[in-house]
Amino acid sequence: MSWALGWAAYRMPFTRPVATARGRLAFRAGAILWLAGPDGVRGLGEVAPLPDLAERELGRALGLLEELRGEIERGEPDLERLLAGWRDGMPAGRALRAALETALLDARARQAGLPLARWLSAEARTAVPVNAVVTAPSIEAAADEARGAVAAGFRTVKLKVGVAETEAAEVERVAAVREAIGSGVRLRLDANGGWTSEQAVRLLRRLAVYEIDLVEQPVPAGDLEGLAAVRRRAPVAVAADEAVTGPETARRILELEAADALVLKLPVTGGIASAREIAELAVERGCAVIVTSAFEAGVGLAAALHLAAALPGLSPASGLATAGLLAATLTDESLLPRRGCLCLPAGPGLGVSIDRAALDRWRQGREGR
Ligand SMILES: O=C(O)CCC(=O)c1ccccc1C(=O)O
Ligand SMILES: [Mg+2]
Repeated sequence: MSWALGWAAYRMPFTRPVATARGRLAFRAGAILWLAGPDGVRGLGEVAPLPDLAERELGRALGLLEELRGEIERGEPDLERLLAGWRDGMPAGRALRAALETALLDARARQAGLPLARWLSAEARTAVPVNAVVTAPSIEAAADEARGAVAAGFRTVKLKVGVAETEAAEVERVAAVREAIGSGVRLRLDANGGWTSEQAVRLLRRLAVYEIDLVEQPVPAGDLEGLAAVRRRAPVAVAADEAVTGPETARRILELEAADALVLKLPVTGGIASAREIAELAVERGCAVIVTSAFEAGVGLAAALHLAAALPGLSPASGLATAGLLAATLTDESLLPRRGCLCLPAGPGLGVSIDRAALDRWRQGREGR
């Protein structure tokens, strides 16, 4: 007997304005994918290219999926072979690879009767500490959001930067957030590639007094030399995020000593196996790893949560407190954090099931069967 494959694309609004250095995000586009194996076992995955490119890259990923359907339905998909050539080069290929791999792993862990994290590692945790993400553009609203996060029990707050009109306003916004959260809470910044290397060094020298834990992707993803320069010259730890597109780029970043931490996003690394390989490389070199969502719905978010729970010695908070940012998770599980921690769902595999009514509500355009 053969495998069956289906998917449904979705498009839904964010619940509050998400301001990033790459512009304002209003909608999240992606697709939920399901695989059914010969013995009745099923697995879920999510195709969720980074939100600012999602609509275009999703179309590409689903086009590729359409082409691969016949081959996938003939037997257990050999991901390496199916996506050869797409694996590292194309954002759509990596996002699709992550989705197919997630569905296969979900199916296997369900068959074994274990939560995916536990199936991946005997030492897996059952909950992970997570950071709040502050996305409000204005100074006052950002400070309010940060204050609310601390009141809700978060011990790490991440602020999107590269958002203000001037450098003075940027500094004022960070100062206001530090003031709002007090001195005991960790503060992370994320510039989403919005600064030049010179600008990042200049700003970070001014921002260091606000006790910044680290800054994610201060310069564009392609500028690894610039990233290394920021790390050498600025008094703030640096994390590579959008730059971490697979073990090859991770190796280059580590060789250049360009980062103190690597951020792992499943649609960017191309899935869990690749993310774990990167984590191993990083830890060997004394570089931290941080697992975050890419603002996926519940299936992709659960996959990232299982990865985070399975990684040994992951210490910084994970960027997984994002379920509430989207109109729906499309799953029966809410995946909302409590007191700064996110618990793994209890069931086997990913531990999530599709909320049919929600999927019908947000379903959009292309679908496969
Ligand atoms: O890290 C977090 O707390 C949330 C995830 C996040 O910020 C994010 C979500 C989608 C795309 C990019 C990013 C990012 O970290 O840059
Ligand atoms: Mg980031």
